[in-house]
Amino acid sequence: MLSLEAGNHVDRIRRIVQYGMDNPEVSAAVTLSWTRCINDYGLDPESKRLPPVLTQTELLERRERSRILLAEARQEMNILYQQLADPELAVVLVHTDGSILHMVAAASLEHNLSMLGLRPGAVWSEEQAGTNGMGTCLVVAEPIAIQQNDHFFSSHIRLTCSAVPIKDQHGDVIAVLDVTSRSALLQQHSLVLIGMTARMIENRLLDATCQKAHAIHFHSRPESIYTVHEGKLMVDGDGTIVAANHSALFQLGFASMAELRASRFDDIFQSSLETILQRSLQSSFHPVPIYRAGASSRFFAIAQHPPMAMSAAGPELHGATPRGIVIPAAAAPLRGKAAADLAAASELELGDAGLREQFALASRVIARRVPVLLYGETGSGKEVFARALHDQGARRDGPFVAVNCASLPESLIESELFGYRAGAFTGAQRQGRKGKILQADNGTLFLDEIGDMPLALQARLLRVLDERKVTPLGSETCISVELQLISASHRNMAELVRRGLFREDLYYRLNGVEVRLPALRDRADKRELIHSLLQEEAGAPLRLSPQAEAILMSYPWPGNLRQLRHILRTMVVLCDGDTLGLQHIPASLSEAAVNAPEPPAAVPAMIAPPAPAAPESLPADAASMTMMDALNPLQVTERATLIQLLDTYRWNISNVAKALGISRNTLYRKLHRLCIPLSSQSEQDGVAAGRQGP
Ligand SMILES: Nc1ncnc2c1ncn2[C@@H]1O[C@H](COP(=O)(O)OP(=O)(O)OP(=O)(O)O)[C@@H](O)[C@H]1O
Repeated sequence: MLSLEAGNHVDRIRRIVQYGMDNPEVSAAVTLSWTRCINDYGLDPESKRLPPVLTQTELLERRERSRILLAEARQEMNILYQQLADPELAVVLVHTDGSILHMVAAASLEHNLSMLGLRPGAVWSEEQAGTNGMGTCLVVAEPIAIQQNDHFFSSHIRLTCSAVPIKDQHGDVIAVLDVTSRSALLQQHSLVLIGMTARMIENRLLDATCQKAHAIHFHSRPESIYTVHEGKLMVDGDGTIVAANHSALFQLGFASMAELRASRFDDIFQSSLETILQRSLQSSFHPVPIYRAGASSRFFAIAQHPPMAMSAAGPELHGATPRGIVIPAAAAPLRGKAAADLAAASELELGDAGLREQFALASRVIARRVPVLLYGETGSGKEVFARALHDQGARRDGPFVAVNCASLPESLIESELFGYRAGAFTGAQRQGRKGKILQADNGTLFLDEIGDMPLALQARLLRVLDERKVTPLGSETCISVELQLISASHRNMAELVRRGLFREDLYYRLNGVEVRLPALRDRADKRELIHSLLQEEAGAPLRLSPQAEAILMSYPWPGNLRQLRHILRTMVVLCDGDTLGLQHIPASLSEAAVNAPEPPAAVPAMIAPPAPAAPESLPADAASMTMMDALNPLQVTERATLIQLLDTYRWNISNVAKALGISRNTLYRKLHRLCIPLSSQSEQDGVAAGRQGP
């Protein structure tokens, strides 16, 4: 016996199918689907049934056939799940026969979803399950949203689905990516996000399936390269187009994939494949302009050799999915928090959406051996971020070697980086020394504070990067080296180049892609970070009183995550009970938090924050003001917050260094770089030039 609601639903379907398609309540796509269900598949809307489920062997067999698809889709599905941030939904990957291959959902929802027939192996083809997002998308081969009452069977009318087809390089549908929610509020923008994820998966599949082809990434705007909007052509050594993505088709104005594939690279562009490969190498894989043949339209492009050819140099693809990034624990389907952990490599907290995007972008380009340049204030986690990239890259079994160019005396950087032969100079170790570059062979070299690299050594470093060979000091022998380079700076590198302090060619060589890490005060996940670091430091559940939390939330954190960790560590030591309160917060911190100006509004990570007005009391020293003009907005913000901290500690350098968790020397260097002058008197008594402690 049907409930009243179900009965009405059944009547409505029968009425609309019987009396024609022109019903404003229901879209044409849904009416057509209902008609197919009744007329073609002989389904009865009155029957109550769950979709059939494949046996375990059948499911394993489908998964095996879709192995590459699954490997490429899992991580993108996890990212999508986190972006949608709704515990009521499931992200689902569906085979062309309608069976669910993989699902990401909160563990707590799993049972309820299963009761509705949503589980791996369940067959949601339109023929089996009536009108629904997954099955109907497979039939229409277009993005579709199926809202609650649009479903054919009344058992599904609590669900809302948005589904997008995933196509191969021939334009054929090979799977459907679907988001199904128990809430009616699946937003319109979800369909856009799902579409972008599907494009991402298609791009990854191109890489994975065209291992022997050259990849040409292009777009009319250089910043769109390596994003979901890029055009991508896979080209054989002789210039034949092997495959392309939809953006390429659209940007180049081809009507079909077949038409595009019938063309050759030099029919499409004014340059030959060889020329564009050469120019990409010369520009250190920075986008170069390229013109459409027979037209004046200009694009920017990066051309790359096939990874199969590159892998001859070393075990490039060991442990990694072809061309793509390594997907940890990809064999075991993960859900909920575990799924979120999967994308959050090692200790990296990726609760901030901007940061998460940056991490995904950097992971992608690192898989292509493109160098990454990180920007971020002190303690914002540049090294932690670099390590996380290494840990999930193809070289994760190799070493991660970090060098801080600012903390090494200039005279030592050369031997530290390049190493030396036995007896190369007085004082050298007898057996010689392997430099950091060679130590990083087959792994990652992280060059922190790269802006402090002396000019003379910049030329040597550039040679190493170009030739992939190192000659240790005092030696005549070149040693080959293969490494991924990540560098970091909190200084404006472009400005250093403009002022002649950094080589332009090296800058472009390092800056394959630029990633800006947000300051702690701008992070959207600041509250969660405070709590997760607190639990880490305490090692056991420890509560934070609302007042203490309010102080920690409003403090500007000039020393970022490092400073936060140090302060929390101190608070944990001071606390005897099970709640951290105001009494455990250092007084200086509470005062600074109370007096803190409105922090600058959070900005997307790639956009530098607007420079806040300098506090009235900033040093008015004329020379430093001129130098201040050279500071970038990030540094201006850092400068203002550092001055605030100095105020809090009455300009006592030792105390400020301690609060930031850095050495006095590092702090002095930082003050110098940020044009915060200290007189010799102030160095003795901790008072800045022209300023008095309160
Ligand atoms: N994502 C994170 N999650 C938790 N803690 C973090 C994270 N990132 C950084 N930290 C903490 O902050 C400290 C400083 O991080 P890291 O050394 O990566 O910063 P940095 O930006 O490289 O600093 P600097 O510019 O001074 O070299 C780490 O030792 C760690 O305690």
